[in-house]
Amino acid sequence: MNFGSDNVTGVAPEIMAALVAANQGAAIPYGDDESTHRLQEIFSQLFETEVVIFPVVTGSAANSLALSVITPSFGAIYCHEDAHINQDECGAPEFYTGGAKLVTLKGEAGKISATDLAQRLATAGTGVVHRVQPAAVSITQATEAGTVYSLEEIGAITQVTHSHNLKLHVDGARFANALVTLGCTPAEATWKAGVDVLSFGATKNGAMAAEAVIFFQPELAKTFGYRRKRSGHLLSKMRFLSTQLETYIKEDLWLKNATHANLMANRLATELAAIPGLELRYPVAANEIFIYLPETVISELFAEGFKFYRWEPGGDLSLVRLVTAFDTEPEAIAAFVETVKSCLIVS
Ligand SMILES: Cc1ncc(COP(=O)(O)O)c(C=O)c1O
Ligand SMILES: C[C@@H](O)[C@H](N)C(=O)O
Repeated sequence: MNFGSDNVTGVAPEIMAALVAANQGAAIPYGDDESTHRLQEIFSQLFETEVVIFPVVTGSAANSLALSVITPSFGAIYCHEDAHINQDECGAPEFYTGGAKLVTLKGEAGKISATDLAQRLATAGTGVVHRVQPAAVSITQATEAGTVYSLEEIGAITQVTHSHNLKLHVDGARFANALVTLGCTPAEATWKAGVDVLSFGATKNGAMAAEAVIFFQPELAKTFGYRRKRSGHLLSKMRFLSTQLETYIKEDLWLKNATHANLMANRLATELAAIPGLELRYPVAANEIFIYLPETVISELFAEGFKFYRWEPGGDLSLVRLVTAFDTEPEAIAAFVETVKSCLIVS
């Protein structure tokens, strides 16, 4: 069983079936197909406001292109030091903004705080020609630590962001997992909390390769079509992207998938944390677990065929990341826990 990432999964059968069904006959290319046109209405209804949605193929593209709309080349983007846009996108945000600077903040459990953001902005050098100019804030929901911002935390961050005339971007590669945990509506988790633009993830939660940028203020979206085209993310056969997103939302498939992934993570974390000597690094709020495991246990798990990442290699203990997904089976959770227990009893 592969707990390395939710990127390792196949495609949800409902989405694969929809792709086969969409593969009939011709369709107008470059987003003028019927499925892509339906997305605007579907997602405006889902978010209870008029949104402008642009399908793209990867989360990195969604993030860096969204940031390019809200950040000038001389701008500063404030984010957590462990943010995916800072650690794992190979400079794409800096590239697509034309050179903007990521200004990182520390924060417990993968989250930045409104207080720290306000303090950093107070000395940011707004109007000083020698300094990059504050332009955007980016948070990840659910975070790279597997935690989730509460609505109050988001509201506090947006209050600071907007009081400084900045825009707030949310990296929602795992937005569905966070939404299930929050138990609120998509509107409450985004624009009603002050979010300006959302990278809406679907790939990790059942899509083949489908993400989207969602603007909650249509005027912000004016240049995005050109930016998307020149980045190579305007698919000629866009119907095969839009069909995935349509199906992902249809009959709450996205929430069912995320609910299962989160349930499996919670079960795995609870059972591992109950084993004497094992300790979680962060509270598990979505579908990612960060836990310290003895090297002897890690070796045995690898030998038994389990796959996952060492997140911070240590001495006798290493921090590992375990990620569950829509297709994680309870039997795999049980087998992982039994292997850990049997190894610890022996050693
Ligand atoms: C938090 C987060 N944001 C963005 C991405 C980027 O997605 P992609 O790999 O599709 O570029 C990932 C990838 O797993 C991620 O974990
Ligand atoms: C790059 C890697 O971290 C990926 N974003 C994941 O979560 O699996």
